[in-house]
Amino acid sequence: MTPVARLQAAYELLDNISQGGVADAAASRYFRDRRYIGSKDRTAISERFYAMLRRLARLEWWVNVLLERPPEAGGASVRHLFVVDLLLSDNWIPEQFQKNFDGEEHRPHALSRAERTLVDKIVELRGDSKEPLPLDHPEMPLWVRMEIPPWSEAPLLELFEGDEAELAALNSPALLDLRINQLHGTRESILARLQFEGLKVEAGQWSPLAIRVFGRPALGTLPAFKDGLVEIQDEGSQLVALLADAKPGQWVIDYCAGAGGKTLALAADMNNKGRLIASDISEKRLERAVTRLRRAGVHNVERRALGTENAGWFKRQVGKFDRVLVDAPCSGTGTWRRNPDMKWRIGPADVAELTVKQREILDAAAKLVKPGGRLIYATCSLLPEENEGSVAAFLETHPEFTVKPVTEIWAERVTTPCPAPGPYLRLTPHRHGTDGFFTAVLERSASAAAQIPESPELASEES
Ligand SMILES: C[S@@+](CC[C@H](N)C(=O)[O-])C[C@H]1O[C@@H](n2cnc3c(N)ncnc32)[C@H](O)[C@@H]1O
Repeated sequence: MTPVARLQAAYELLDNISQGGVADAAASRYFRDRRYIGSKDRTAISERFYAMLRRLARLEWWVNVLLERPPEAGGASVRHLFVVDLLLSDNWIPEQFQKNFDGEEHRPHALSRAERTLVDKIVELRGDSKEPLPLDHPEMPLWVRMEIPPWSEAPLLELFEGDEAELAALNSPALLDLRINQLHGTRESILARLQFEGLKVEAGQWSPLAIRVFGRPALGTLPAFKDGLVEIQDEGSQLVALLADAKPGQWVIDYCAGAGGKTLALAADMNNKGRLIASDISEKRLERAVTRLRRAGVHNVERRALGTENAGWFKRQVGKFDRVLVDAPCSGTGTWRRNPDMKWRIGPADVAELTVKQREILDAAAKLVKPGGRLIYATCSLLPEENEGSVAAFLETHPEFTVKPVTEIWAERVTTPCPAPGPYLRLTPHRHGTDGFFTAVLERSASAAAQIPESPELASEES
């Protein structure tokens, strides 16, 4: 492909998701429908597409200012963003637009009058300088500069005590982390194997199971990956699973298991011994865990979708589990760096709805915990209302549970220096280099008899 055809493809992808589509899904569909696009072109197009997603608010601000609209009005056309991106990020000059924007196959169509205005105004602002104009402008409000939704600026700034570096980290690309599968070796042996297979890797900083990978290797084709020695899992997610402190022989349920990211880690911690249930409201998501479990050599996992089919089964499990992990549906604030499109699809009303759901799920899942057992609540959100807020609401109505400080479990289970003062764990991309995660461990009193609920399963729609 020519460079301009790649740029046009990235623009088309951005246009595809402008009505609310999801970036990852749109990119997969785009390339599936165009199998003629080779791997180098695919990489270049994806990189450009995701880079544009990371500067969307700033590009929109520029378009509005240049077209003399209110700068924070939103609503800029994707083509306008594309044109301004070429001017600011690639320092394009008018001749390049004339040469490349001609509407021929795989090339952008000619500039409209408004687009020519954008070009002229940027050229005027550049003056005699050959340098590109900086994308950031001192008059941009903080949320625009930081590429976060306006509603999230106040709660995040308060949480991070005004530290803008924390906000900036929410828009920086994430590195690739692997979790070693203890069923197949130690971190040292697996690190050596990965190096032998040509990867640039190093041990992770916090999780004793983590390996950080540099570059963008095709993991799917790597023998170590195919043999189940490693699983792709952010270091923060690994730490959540470790804090669940699942042990061989225990009864453990991963209540919101999804495609089994944490189930796999729990199974390895249990050394395939004991009973491990993966449940979720979505049967489809649970299905996606099957191949991963098989590849990892895990065989103590039972999948149970929440719903009428398993309602009787869940009723019979009340008060039986040593560990109940609730990795709750949430705003995903902590993973915005991975999904730069996600933040623009979520608003305060969604967050409020999610907190209600989190509290309902906690209520239902708590019934499964046996006396002396633990309920582990985790989210990949940074927002206090989804974290401390949901835990406080739960504790108010469940006096039989007390908080077990994560520092205690960490000292025994994780062993690296604990980055949190406790009682909860909050990880952030800036401070810890992980996705943002929150974990609280709640222990049921050993003497409290388990309540018998009318119906322990939840049938609310999935998020
Ligand atoms: C954060 S994701 C889980 C990710 C997964 N634990 C992992 O590590 O890969 C949250 C999950 O909660 C599930 N969920 C949504 N509503 C639920 C409910 N009422 N009960 C149980 N699970 C629910 C969603 O289907 C989703 O898979």
